[in-house]
Amino acid sequence: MAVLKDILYGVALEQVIGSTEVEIAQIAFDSRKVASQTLFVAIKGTLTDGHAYISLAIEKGAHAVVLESLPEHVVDGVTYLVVANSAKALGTIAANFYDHPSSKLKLVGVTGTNGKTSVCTLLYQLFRDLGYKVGLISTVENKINDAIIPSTHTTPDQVALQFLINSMIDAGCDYCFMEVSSHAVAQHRIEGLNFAGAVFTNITHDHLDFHLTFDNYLKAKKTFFDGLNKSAFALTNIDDKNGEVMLQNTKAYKKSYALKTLADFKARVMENQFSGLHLDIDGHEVYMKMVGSFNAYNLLAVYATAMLLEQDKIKVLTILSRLSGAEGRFDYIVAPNKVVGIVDYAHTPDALRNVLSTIDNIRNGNESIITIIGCGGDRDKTKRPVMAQTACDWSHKVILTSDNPRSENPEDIIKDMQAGVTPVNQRKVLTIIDRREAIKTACHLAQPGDIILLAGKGHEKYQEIKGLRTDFDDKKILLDQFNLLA
Ligand SMILES: CC(=O)N[C@H]1[C@@H](OP(=O)(O)OP(=O)(O)OC[C@H]2O[C@@H](n3ccc(=O)[nH]c3=O)[C@H](O)[C@@H]2O)O[C@H](CO)[C@@H](O)[C@@H]1O[C@H](C)C(=O)N[C@@H](C)C(=O)N[C@H](CCC(=O)O)C(=O)O
Ligand SMILES: Nc1ncnc2c1ncn2[C@@H]1O[C@H](COP(=O)(O)OP(=O)(O)OP(=O)(O)O)[C@@H](O)[C@H]1O
Ligand SMILES: N[C@H](CCC[C@H](N)C(=O)O)C(=O)O
Ligand SMILES: [Mg+2]
Repeated sequence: MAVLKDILYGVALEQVIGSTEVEIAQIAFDSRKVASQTLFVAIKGTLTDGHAYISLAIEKGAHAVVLESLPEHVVDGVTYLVVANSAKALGTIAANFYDHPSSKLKLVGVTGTNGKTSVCTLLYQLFRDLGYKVGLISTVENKINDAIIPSTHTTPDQVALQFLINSMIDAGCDYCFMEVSSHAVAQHRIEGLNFAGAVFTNITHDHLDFHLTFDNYLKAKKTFFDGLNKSAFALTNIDDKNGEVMLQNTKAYKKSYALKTLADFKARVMENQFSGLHLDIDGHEVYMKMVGSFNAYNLLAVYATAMLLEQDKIKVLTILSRLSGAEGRFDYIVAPNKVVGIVDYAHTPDALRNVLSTIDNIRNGNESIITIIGCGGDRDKTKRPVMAQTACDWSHKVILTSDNPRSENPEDIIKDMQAGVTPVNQRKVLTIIDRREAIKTACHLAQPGDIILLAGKGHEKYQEIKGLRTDFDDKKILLDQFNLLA
């Protein structure tokens, strides 16, 4: 419970109608979640406009409303607060309501097209093993120490974020590692958070359905860095051609990491095998359990973050060497007949290329790579042909299938993917709409030693078709098929 005027600190109010002395029990930006004594925040969304639900919110008990434009008729007894940007104001108000929990621990945000979950999960695991109480906010799951809170978004909304971090404070957490998606930055979900540090992994093609241009997508990531304060660190991957851009206008102190160029934190891949990476990090040789040079970047980013958070170098490297990272990222299994299966969350062209080039680099030579791949419905359509082409470029056989078609027709998505299959590559490609059947077929086609890459769904436990989610687990289905091969 709070008094309205106390949670408006830092909000630029353009107009106020009514009293700011009223008690507020909760904040909601969805009319369906309004109860009595609610402050309703009307947000212009991508599908609809929260301003259309103001009367409904008031009927349900909202007695104060944050909005960008006043309705024709105002209701007596209701307070109206006009602001320029309600989503932004919501972040500040939610932070005030929960008394700024992010300032009471060290919050580190990780942004980038790929690697956010991997880096945050490794940081969470590392800091737990170092003996700290830690929170994690990620695509796979949110965690408060060992308790799991299911995740609905990569980065939750303004209110959920403050609530979650506040629960971390109640549980005594010293650190929180969170993913910062570009959607979250553009929609002001991270407004009101106080970051101790920010990490940039990389930026490649994704989400152009939402951001429209690559430049806007880049700007969203940069906005996160621009908003840091001067006591925070800004850590960037300087091997990425846009890594430097992240540091251009930030007040935070600037640090870089790289495998190929000069940087504050350096690593070198000495060996890359299915059994793991042999790295030189900052002059120390370490054998890691994780596979692929993209994971060398992730491990280096984690190491650099731990150094910037003043942890002991040797302890950090020792713990990192035994970590295996997030669920569904290069998850490696071998069938009784020696067919190899890899479940990976690669759902962007760059991630797919990284995973396939890693597999190609470390396979013995004669084995075939069979890739099963689909593209999400209601998501960036321009990545579809590129992903199909990438799969063909690096595989001996490709099965195009479904990956959460959502409201779209699965055949149409596969048709978009087919546009990236050249006439020469057609002979490699099979189309099997049912993902389970696609997995079965790959298992029948594979010879001992062959490698099946099951890409795009990673940890996901569902398939969403026509808006309906049914249980679906790539790894479980693959394991069942492998056992049948025994
Ligand atoms: C495209 C997108 O990002 N949408 C997010 C956005 O919803 P929206 O803008 O579409 O909202 P809307 O449906 O237009 O509604 C506008 C407003 O009216 C309100 N409303 C609506 C209906 C009603 O009856 N009453 C009501 O009050 C809504 O609560 C909202 O405040 O804001 C909502 C609240 O924060 C999010 O739940 C929603 O995420 C949707 C479900 C989603 O799928 N988002 C994905 C794309 C996403 O955010 N992904 C990134 C990760 C991407 C990555 O890097 O891989 C993530 O951070 O998870
Ligand atoms: N540093 C990296 N560079 C490029 N590709 C990577 C990197 N780390 C992981 N990948 C690939 O990208 C996939 C997704 O990785 P991860 O889940 O860590 O990314 P993310 O940024 O959290 O993705 P999302 O935006 O969906 O939350 C992995 O399964 C792997 O194929
Ligand atoms: N965070 C990404 C995840 C994509 C995962 C893939 N399996 C899909 O459903 O497209 C998104 O929501 O676009
Ligand atoms: Mg993620």
